[in-house]
Amino acid sequence: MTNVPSQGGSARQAGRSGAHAAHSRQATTQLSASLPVLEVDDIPQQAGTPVITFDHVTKVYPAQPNKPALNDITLQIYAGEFIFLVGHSGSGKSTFIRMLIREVKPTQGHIYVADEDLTSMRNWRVPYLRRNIGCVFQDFKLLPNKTVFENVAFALEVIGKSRHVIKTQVPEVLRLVGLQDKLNKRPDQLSGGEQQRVSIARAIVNRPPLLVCDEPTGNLDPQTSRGIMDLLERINRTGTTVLVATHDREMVDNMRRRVIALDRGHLTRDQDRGVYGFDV
Ligand SMILES: Nc1ncnc2c1ncn2[C@@H]1O[C@H](COP(=O)(O)OP(=O)(O)OP(=O)(O)O)[C@@H](O)[C@H]1O
Repeated sequence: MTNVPSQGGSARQAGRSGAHAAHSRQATTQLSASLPVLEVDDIPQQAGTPVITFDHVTKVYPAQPNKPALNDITLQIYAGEFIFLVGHSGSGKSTFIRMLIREVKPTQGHIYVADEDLTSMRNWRVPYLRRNIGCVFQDFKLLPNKTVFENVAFALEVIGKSRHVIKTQVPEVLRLVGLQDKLNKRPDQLSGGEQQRVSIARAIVNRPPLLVCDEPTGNLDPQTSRGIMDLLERINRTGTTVLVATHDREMVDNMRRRVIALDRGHLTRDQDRGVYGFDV
């Protein structure tokens, strides 16, 4: 068996198609206004307007003109969801994420984030889009000569936050990720799991409504990975929408969250409380 059938997918797409038609530009402001606070409470999942809409999105890289990296993808993601993006190597997961942060543009179709069409978004607006999307990567991407505090503070400095905000929010977020005792350590003095916690803290310190993680546990052992996923679940419970691209079968099968599966650029499954579902 290569895939679990896609009952969940068609139901989702049929029920929610056309939802972005009612969007207005005003919603970008609403997105910023509704930033979640960093309190770990059980907040029920929200429905309503999608945070992300892929509308018949195809991406063809010039180097591979006959092999679309993504092929006619249509889906919606709603505020407060926790989603796994799964698929074999080369199935298009990173391309999906890179398009969300407007690192690459679709060849065809439209992507809306909080009602703003990324296809027609002016370049000067891209940094504002990225303020609303926290990103976590497999290789942490920490600044090696800065301390834990400075790495996280830097994310606020570059968007012009005041010293007062930095002094308040950085320790708060480092407490949330369990690193309150490591503020003055440099990355090379931390374990892999701790470094990933720093990168998660950096991604959420500005309280973005959306957190996107590309293989966040790819470099970590199973127990440390579990801790990172627990943290991502806690962040999700604050109301943050969390999207995780992963190869971690055990994690996906244990957590039973929405699963979006890609196979050679095609959306093959979109399943609530899904499983990993590919043969290794
Ligand atoms: N910059 C690029 N130029 C040309 N082709 C690319 C580029 N980036 C990705 N591709 C191709 O697009 C397809 C999808 O790649 P992508 O990196 O999105 O997959 P992935 O699922 O993230 O893979 P992995 O799990 O290995 O990270 C692959 O065939 C890949 O070779």
